[in-house]
Amino acid sequence: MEKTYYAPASIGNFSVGFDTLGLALSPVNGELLGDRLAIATAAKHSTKSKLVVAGRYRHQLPTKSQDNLVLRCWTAFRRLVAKPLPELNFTLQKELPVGSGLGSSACSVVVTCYGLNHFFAEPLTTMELLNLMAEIEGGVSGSVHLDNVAPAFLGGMQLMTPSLDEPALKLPWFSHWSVVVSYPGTVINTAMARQVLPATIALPTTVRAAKNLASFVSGLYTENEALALNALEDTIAEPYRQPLIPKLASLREQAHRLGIHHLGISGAGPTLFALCTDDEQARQAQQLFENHYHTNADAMTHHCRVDLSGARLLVSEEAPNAIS
Ligand SMILES: Nc1ncnc2c1ncn2[C@@H]1O[C@H](COP(=O)(O)OP(=O)(O)OP(=O)(O)O)[C@@H](O)[C@H]1O
Ligand SMILES: N[C@@H](CCO)C(=O)O
Repeated sequence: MEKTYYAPASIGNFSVGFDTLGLALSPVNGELLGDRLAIATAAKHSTKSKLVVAGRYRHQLPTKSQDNLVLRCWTAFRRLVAKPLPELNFTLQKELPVGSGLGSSACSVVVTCYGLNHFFAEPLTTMELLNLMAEIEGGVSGSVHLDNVAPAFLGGMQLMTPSLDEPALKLPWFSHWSVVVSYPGTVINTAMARQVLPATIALPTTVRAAKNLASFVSGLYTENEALALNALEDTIAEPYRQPLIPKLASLREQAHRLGIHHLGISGAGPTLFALCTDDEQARQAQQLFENHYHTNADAMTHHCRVDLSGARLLVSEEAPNAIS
């Protein structure tokens, strides 16, 4: 028997919160936009766990199974739990493009760690799980940042905090807001996109970024939509990453002409997102991206609302396998 788990795609940074904000995504048409992972106990005398990869973006993953984040998470999980665990069979449905800006590696890390913890009747606390996910994801992208892991795991719009006890907290969200995300089909490696950033940021820029983030968060809490919308500006990463996304300026200009409030870089890119306050804006944004941003068959554009659930069990056929 097997259990199938899911973790949603996410928008890291959300323009105004570099490494500090992350939004989990759920397509409005009811489809899933994220990775699915089936976990089953291997045959009794199996000596090693096995991974099968399927899905639209399986061709973008490492050819060696042991390099896949699913098995890297399994190794780290069993080391942390430090109790005898059976070998497992995994099937990863890879539906998020690698190096996309949609939190693809975080999605695989979250769905695997969450799934393993559920499969073995929760030997790790939520905090232990979050720290494990952050450590593994950080190893991939070059530095620990929770702005994809936290929303993929916990759902909603997540604000990262300096607190060790509560490193992320769910923010309010305007229920009529939606985002159209568009992946062009090209790749930007997150570690590389972090290397183009300067080691220090000028004081005026830092002050402006603080004002923007504080205003955005205040606008969400006080339901002051204009305050939140007017704060959406990326003064930290975009000035250095725009050369990696040459079409950004022209697409933003066309989006503003269509009355779309904000167009920003999703995470480290190349995915872009358009923040929409009604369905007509979303329709226009979808058309703009599909006509002017898609570059190959890997490209995709989705109209999404916030995914409030985060990582979850999709299919279960028996009680969790408690560790003896
Ligand atoms: N299951 C997996 N899903 C995604 N990436 C994986 C997986 N297993 C191994 N990898 C490797 O992890 C690295 C992820 O790199 P990177 O962080 O740039 O991509 P990403 O997390 O997909 O980016 P983004 O967060 O912008 O979507 C790639 O080299 C990829 O080959
Ligand atoms: N916040 C990180 C990754 C987000 O996906 C960055 O911008 O490098």
